[in-house]
Amino acid sequence: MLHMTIRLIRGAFRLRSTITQVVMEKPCILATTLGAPGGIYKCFEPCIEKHFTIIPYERFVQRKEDFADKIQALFVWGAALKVDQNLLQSLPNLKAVVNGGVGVDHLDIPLINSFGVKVTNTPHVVDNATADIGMSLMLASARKIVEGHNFSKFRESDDFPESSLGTDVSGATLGIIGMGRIGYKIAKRAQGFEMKILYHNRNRRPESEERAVGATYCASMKELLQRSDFVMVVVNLSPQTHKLIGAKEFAMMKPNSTLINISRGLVVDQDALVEALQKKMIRAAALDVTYPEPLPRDHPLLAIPNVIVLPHVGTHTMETSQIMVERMVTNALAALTGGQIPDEVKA
Ligand SMILES: O=C(O)C(=O)CO
Repeated sequence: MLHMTIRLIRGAFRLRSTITQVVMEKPCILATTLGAPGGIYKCFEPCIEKHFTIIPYERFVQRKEDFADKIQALFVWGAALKVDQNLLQSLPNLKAVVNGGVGVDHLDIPLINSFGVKVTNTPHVVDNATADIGMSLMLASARKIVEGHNFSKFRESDDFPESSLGTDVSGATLGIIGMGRIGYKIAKRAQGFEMKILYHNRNRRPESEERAVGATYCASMKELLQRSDFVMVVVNLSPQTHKLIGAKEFAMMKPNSTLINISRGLVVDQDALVEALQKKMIRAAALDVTYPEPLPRDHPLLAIPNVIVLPHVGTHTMETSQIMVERMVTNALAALTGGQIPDEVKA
C-alpha cells in the first residue's frame, strides 16, 4: 500500500514536470482577457500558440513562482491589465508589451522602457474597422436605427412616434477632429455620402487629405464645431486632448448636431455631455468609447434618448481581430529575437 502511494506521488511529480517542460518549449506570453472565460480573442489562440505558450493572467496569478521568469511578452488589449511597476518587477525576462489596437494611452511607455522592455501596437490594421464603426454610429444615430429596431421588437402600439424622424446624412456637414489615418478613412467614406467635410488637426494636410477627399481645413476647432451637423472625434488621448470636448465646446455646436466619439472616452467630458443632451444643446451622441468601459447600466447617459453607447468595439470584427492578433505575434517574435520590430511605439 505504502509502495503504491509512493509510486503514485512520484508519478504525479513526473507528470507535472513533463507538463511544465512541454509548456516551456515555446516562449511564454502572459495574456490578459484572451484566455479569460468568454474572452473575445479566445478563437485566435491557435494563431498565437504556433509560436508561444499562452499563460492566461488568471493562471499566472495563481502560480507566479512557476511562470514569472518564463514570461517574455505580455499581450494586452486595452486597460484591462495595469502594466505597473509591480508587474514589471515581477517579470525579470519580459522583453515586450504587445498591445492589440493602435491606442496605447493606457500604457506608461517610459516606465516600461525603463525596464528594457519594448512596447508595440497594431496601427494600420485597425483603420478600416474603426472608420466603419464611426460611420455606423453616425448613420445609426441619424436614422434612429436602434429606436426602429426597438419599435419593431418591443412596441406596445403600432403608432409611429414623431420622435422616430431622423436627420439626413447625405449632403450634411461632417466635422472630423483628428485627421490621422482613421480620420482620413472616415472622410473617404463620407465623400460617398456626398457630405461636406471639415477637419481640424494639429497640422494641415493639404496634399493627402484635402485634395484627395475634398476636406476643408478649419484652423480653429470653434469654426468646425459651429459649422458641423456631425462632429466625429478621432484624436489620440493625450494630456492635450483630455476632455477636449467639454461644456464650452458643446455651447458652440448646432442644436441639431450629433457628437460621435470613436477615440477615447476621456477626450469628452461626460458630465458636460449629459448636460448638453439634457438641455438639448445638441441633438444626439453616439459613442464607441466612454469612461469607464463598459458604462455602468445606471449611468445617466444611458437614460437619455438619442444616445447610442457601444462597449468599445471599434475593431471587433473577425477579420480585423485575426489580422491584429497575427500582427501582435509578428511584433512579439521580432522583439524576442532582437529583430526589427514592425510596430514599435517609442516614448
Ligand atoms: O485600436 C484602438 O486602439 C481602438 O481603440 C480601436 O477602437
